[in-house]
Amino acid sequence: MSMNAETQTTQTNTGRSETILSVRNLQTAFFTDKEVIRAVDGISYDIETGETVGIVGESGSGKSVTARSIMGLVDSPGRILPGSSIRFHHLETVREFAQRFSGNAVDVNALEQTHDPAELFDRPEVDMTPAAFGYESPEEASIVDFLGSGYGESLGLIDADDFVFVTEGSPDDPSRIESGFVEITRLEGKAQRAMRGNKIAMVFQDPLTSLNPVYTVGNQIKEALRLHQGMTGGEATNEAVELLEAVGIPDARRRVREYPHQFSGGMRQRAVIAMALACEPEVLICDEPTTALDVTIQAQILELLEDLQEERDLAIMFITHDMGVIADVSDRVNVMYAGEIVETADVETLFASPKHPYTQGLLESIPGRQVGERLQTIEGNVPTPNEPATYCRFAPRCPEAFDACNEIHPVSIPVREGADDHTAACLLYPEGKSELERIDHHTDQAAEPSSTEGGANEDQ
Ligand SMILES: Nc1ncnc2c1ncn2[C@@H]1O[C@H](COP(=O)(O)OP(=O)(O)OP(=O)(O)O)[C@@H](O)[C@H]1O
Ligand code: NI
Repeated sequence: MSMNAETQTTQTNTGRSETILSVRNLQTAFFTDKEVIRAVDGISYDIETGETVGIVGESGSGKSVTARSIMGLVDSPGRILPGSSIRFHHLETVREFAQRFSGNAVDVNALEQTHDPAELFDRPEVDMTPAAFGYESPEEASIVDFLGSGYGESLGLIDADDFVFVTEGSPDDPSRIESGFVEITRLEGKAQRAMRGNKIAMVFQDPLTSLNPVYTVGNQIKEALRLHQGMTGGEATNEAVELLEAVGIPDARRRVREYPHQFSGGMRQRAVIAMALACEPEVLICDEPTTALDVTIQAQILELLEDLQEERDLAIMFITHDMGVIADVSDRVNVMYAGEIVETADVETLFASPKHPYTQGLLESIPGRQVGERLQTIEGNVPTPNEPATYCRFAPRCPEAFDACNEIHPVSIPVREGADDHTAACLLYPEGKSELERIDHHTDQAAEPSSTEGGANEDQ
């Protein structure tokens, strides 16, 4: 991972890696006539500059809804629920947004001088406990925890339309801001468009969803260049050709004048990637970008993404149901099941030592990895998460389930003491403890507010 001054984002002076996107307690639900589908049910993870975070799980586990939540593309009757937070930590963007949307920027230090975070708990109108933020006592909380996420507003800390939070520097002097974040869940209108397809771009499974059949590939890339970089005319044409070359399309000067139907599937997906890059995104979300392609072409596209990542220091979130692909592309992996992240680890650890029975099941279904000669698959399907998780949603399919699994909701915890980078949401962990001790671990931390209750969703 290489870093230059521009991509040095935020918060740490300690030399730790730079988080560009942090997802906290993300809950996205679809309010249908019949039921509330908790498609994404309280997930948290980070993406760092220059790294690929994989999201893997069977069909219906909530991968695409996670991606669409980050993009601000959740369709009605879906909503991101209060208590959810998606933070974009990118200094240049914070400065740019503080400049363009100066009325929506908040100075966090000023808030800290007027409000004591400890006093913000214990308000009957705000259903919130220290545990909701992962703390044991109110004193550990900071004002930053309450921002975005709907809580800041209900506590009167910020206004309904605030979304730029400046943690070092003053919003009145954007060029001198030193750190902060944009709260993506609060964006709409112009600010939403300045983020979506711009700072964060997405590549979908089917390239034809992103390409218009009646315009040439070149014109579509030029349109993206015009919108996002204000580039037109010959300059834009040259840049479009360069982008097509950068994504490995041969004879780009000729092909820039062709229509999508004149491209093969693999070439179309390359063109879509070129279009995404035209916006110079910091984060690229890929939702099954190679699933429709044959294996050779798939390998080429994955290699292309890797090269682009290295050149541009891109953060990539890569979604697939294919464990083989995940092993290939990811630095870190989040395994999703029925709206929840059930295991997370760096890719080597996850494949060498999978802990959640669901991850183990997924791995046994990779040809060549199973014990014995039969390819194992996990029997049954992902359930629709249409009620609050008060039990383990995988238990009905789990070969290791025991009675408690039907009564206690496992929380994400380190698989053993000290293994902070490898967590699982399973009552079998932490390792090396008695069943009673393990259950204690999961019930102690489970005292979170369940904000899907009662349909109190004034957000969005
Ligand atoms: N517009 C919608 N209305 C109602 N429910 C929806 C809608 N979109 C998604 N869902 C539900 O949300 C859940 C998660 O769907 P999602 O598309 O995120 O799964 P996925 O992991 O991406 O699966 P796949 O591998 O099939 O793409 C599913 O139960 C799905 O039925
Ligand atoms: Ni999907």
